[in-house]
Amino acid sequence: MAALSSSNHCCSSSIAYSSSSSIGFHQHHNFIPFSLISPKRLGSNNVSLQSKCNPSANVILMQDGALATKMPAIEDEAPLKNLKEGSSLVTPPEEHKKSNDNDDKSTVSITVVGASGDLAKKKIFPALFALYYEDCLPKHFTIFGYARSKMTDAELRNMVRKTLTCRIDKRENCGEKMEEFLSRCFYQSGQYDSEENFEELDKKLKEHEAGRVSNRLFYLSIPPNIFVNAVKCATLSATSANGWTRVIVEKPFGRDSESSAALTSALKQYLEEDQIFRIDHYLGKELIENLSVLRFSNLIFEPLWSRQYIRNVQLIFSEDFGTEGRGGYFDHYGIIRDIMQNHLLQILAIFAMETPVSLDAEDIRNEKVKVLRSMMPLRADDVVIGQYKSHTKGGVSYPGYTDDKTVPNDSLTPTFAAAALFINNARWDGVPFLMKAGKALHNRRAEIRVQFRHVPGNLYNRSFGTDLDRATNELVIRVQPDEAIYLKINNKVPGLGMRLDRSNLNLLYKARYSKEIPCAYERLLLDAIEGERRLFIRSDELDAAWSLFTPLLKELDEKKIIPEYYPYGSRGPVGAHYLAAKYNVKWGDLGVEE
Ligand SMILES: NC(=O)C1=CN([C@@H]2O[C@H](COP(=O)(O)OP(=O)(O)OC[C@H]3O[C@@H](n4cnc5c(N)ncnc54)[C@H](OP(=O)(O)O)[C@@H]3O)[C@@H](O)[C@H]2O)C=CC1
Ligand SMILES: O=C1O[C@H](COP(=O)(O)O)[C@@H](O)[C@H](O)[C@H]1O
Repeated sequence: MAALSSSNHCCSSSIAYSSSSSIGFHQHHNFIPFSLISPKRLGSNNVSLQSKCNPSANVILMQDGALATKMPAIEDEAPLKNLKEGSSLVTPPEEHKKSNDNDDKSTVSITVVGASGDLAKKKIFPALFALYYEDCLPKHFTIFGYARSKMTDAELRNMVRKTLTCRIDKRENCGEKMEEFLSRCFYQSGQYDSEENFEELDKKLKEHEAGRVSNRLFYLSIPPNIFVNAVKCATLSATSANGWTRVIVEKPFGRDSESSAALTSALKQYLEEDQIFRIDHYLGKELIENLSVLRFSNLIFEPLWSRQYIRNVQLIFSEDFGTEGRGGYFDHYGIIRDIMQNHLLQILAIFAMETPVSLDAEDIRNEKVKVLRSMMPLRADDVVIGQYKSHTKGGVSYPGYTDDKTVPNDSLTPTFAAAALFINNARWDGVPFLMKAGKALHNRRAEIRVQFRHVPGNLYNRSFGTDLDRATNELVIRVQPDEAIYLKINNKVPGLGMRLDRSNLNLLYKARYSKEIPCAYERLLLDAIEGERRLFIRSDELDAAWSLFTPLLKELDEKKIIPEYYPYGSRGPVGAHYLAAKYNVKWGDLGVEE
């Protein structure tokens, strides 16, 4: 039976959205196209899916929530020319026919390697179901679970069924959709280093492909030490004979520059770079996708996006739970590798990059690499590390990090870190980019805070008192929870006097948009199926990212630096404030909850 949930978070939960939701192909709405997608985006290798499924394939501009229609790719220029203002832009019938023909001739098989594991259950199967539910998967698709555990197809389906939820507004056919989806899920048990076992998988895949063009996506949802074996066997024994073969690789991509380079070169023995989809699920989050839109499609932001107006940028990640259940993995990596070197650094790169030549994956990734290569490696002086310790509050006792049975008692692994990074280029010279990431803190949050400079010669200085910091503007992009973008401004308090206060211009997503926000994994899986690489990490990006962190990580390990201990559920070590103060910065997340 369908599980129902009222959260607007994705994959394993869902939200009610009103039947008047405006997303779709409503022919009566106006449209304003504002960008053309590179023709490469819809290369012949790609599976043609309905445009509603992949926003990156169809840049559209909605105004007042009422506009939504397909932005044609360059291939579709002819229909674009014929459009009059106010008319609707829909795929012409012959285009539909073309894609239907393609749909009939090809098939996509998605193999979740490590299907019995935590990530597969928590994120991958629910995301695949959500895509199916939204009619975003190709007509002919098959999902295979692959792992060592012994399971029948029926057992896999039972396991997956428990993880699926339904959209509340469509629940009347949810159970049906779920069963349809499950009927296309199969299981193959096998070792990760057995070519024979992958050959058995290959045989079964072929049966399902039934002579159609075979496109195969392997999602490596397994521990990193077996990535290469699995890739070797999958490519040698179960690669597609006449279509594409792609592999999604989960992080961690190594522990430092050397191990990451070794992983890349091992993978490249079996795969071309463009077959490797290195996933960083933060890049699939809605607000991170929106970051470039905010910057590059609004005149008011991009001119301010530099050292001239921005005083500092803060990238903040916090979780209100510890390493529960993942201590074994975590202790080998720590928070810097788990969150900063990938999720936060990726956000930084998108935030700080120059305008790309186009929205094409390579153009965007080129700009990201340039930013990363313009940065100075992190210095130990610019980092504070912490580890949570047990704490009792309201009679409830919360465990310390080393209380986890899978963590050594004397572990020095940081569960918290704060760092100051700098970009050595004309745009960002001298601007501190502060990062803060921690587990077992007082809340769960991910946000970007942009603190602007003071207004020079401000006429209203008197109203602010001596603390000018209180009067500076701050733009907050709250990635989660309660996705929002808000700008703190100074405003006159209504009345006869002249009193100013700080107010928010607030775009709270749940108030503005009724449509459920898709899970990052949905977007990324769909992109991988479509061959869209924009949100995946290229190997040179990865090298550049590791170069920034490797010297510091080595120093922390070699010198056995002791972390500052902080109580479970607190705001983290005080050292983070000293670090910020060194650059004349105050963390923006210290005030009242916004
Ligand atoms: N879980 C999460 O929230 C996140 C996970 N990741 C990454 O995703 C990948 C999968 O994570 P997760 O699902 O948590 O991993 P799991 O530890 O749950 O492992 C997945 C599956 O791999 C098999 N497996 C586990 N350990 C070994 C081993 N030592 N040797 C061979 N096979 C093993 C098991 O299947 P079987 O025994 O049936 O073969 C297991 O069900 C990892 O790379 C992880 O770093 C990334 C972000 C978040
Ligand atoms: O990659 C990881 O991310 C999760 C946090 O992801 P979110 O989407 O729930 O914010 C984190 O808990 C985990 O340690 C890390 O490996």
